[in-house]
Amino acid sequence: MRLSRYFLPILKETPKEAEIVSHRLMLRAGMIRQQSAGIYAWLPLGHRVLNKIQRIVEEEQNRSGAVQLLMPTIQPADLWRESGRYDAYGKEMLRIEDRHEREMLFGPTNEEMITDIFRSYVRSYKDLPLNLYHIQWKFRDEVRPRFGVMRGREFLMKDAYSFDLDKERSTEAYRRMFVAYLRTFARMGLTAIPMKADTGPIGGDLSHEFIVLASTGESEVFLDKDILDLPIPGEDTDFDGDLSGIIEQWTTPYAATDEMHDEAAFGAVAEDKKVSARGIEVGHIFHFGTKYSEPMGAKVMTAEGKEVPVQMGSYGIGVSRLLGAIIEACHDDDGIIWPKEVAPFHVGLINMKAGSECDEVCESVYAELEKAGVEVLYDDRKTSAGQKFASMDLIGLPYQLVVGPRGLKTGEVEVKDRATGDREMLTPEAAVNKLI
Ligand SMILES: Nc1ncnc2c1ncn2[C@@H]1O[C@H](COS(=O)(=O)NC(=O)[C@@H](N)CS)[C@@H](O)[C@H]1O
Repeated sequence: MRLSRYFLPILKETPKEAEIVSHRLMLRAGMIRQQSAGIYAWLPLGHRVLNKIQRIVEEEQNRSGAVQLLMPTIQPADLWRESGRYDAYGKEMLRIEDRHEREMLFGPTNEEMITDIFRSYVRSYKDLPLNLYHIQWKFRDEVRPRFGVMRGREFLMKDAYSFDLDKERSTEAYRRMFVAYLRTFARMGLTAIPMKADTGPIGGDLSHEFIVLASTGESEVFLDKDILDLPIPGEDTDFDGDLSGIIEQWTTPYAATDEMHDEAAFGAVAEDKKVSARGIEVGHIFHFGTKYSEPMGAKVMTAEGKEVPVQMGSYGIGVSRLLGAIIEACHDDDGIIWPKEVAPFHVGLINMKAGSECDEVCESVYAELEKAGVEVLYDDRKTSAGQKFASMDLIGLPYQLVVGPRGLKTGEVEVKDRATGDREMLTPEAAVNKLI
């Protein structure tokens, strides 16, 4: 992509309303623009990252056996009356009336709607287990939206819903999602710790939050340091097999949010292993049995000919929140440092002197890299080299390939690794080969 033909409204100064670094950097790097409180336009650079995060989430949901669909954002109030949540949900729910004065709402979550879809088609235990998920915009009228996309009013969520015949099988569905979450966040370059959590308005009796440690996190957490060194389940994990060992491994070391913290149990952790920190909740999974299937009549016929309400769970990931969480975990004083898997582009190509002999080398390197499928953002603007370096460091692409008159005197260009700061002088060919 040539920067001269892109749309990247980088801000020079730090917006005063931004209180945390991820909010500041997303605004300055031209990734989002607030359209109203807690509601953002996703500008091209931010949208590219959002799509990459979404793809990783989809890949790991699919690997675990979940099936993707897409439900609407606008829901009929009647569905929420069936579950009894319409009034209970409170002021966070954006209630709408259509032209026929029908009561609607902008969905804050989809337990009722997915249960309605399920009950319309599934009648037999033979159709189970089933896990249906979508990635869809939600609206929650937060009384105090803040920290940019971290606590928005309109936000993108992956929400999955599992349907099983009995508690034991529903627990297996819960374990599949637990393992899928471990893989998902690790692939984004994050360390997200599963912690026993409160069930809140979603309900149920079993819940874990996945927390990314960050000093600006809203959650206060307590954990045994050993949990930070556990291995992430591999690509070859058998999701149809027994995952209880992995769950056991990840739920043995102490880890709890402040709502669930047990000072006595934490006392048993060796002093040098105790960590109390702040964290960002990037995912939250729940088992809530028949809380929705009972009142909404989502039942299946068992092998013995008995009708039973299905056992359910729901599993959320804050897809748009993850951009903020990743930046909180991956930045320095010069800007963002994107993990390779979610970076908007792989290489930032900097032409230090547009209109000089640098142009020709840039064009050939750009063509080579693009042909090899490397995503390049080529800063071909007629601005100063200093501005180009500052912008490239701010937007945080993993590599910079710098073409300058001095380097070209010895037939060399410079490759910089944004994360380590390492610089290397190479011939253009060697630089291209290094970056493919
Ligand atoms: N206001 C918000 N802004 C951005 N992300 C949010 C917001 N509220 C929740 N999230 C993200 O969405 C995830 C799931 O939200 S939740 O309320 O915990 N769970 C549910 O809604 C369940 N229906 C899971 S399917 C959270 O872990 C968090 O990462």
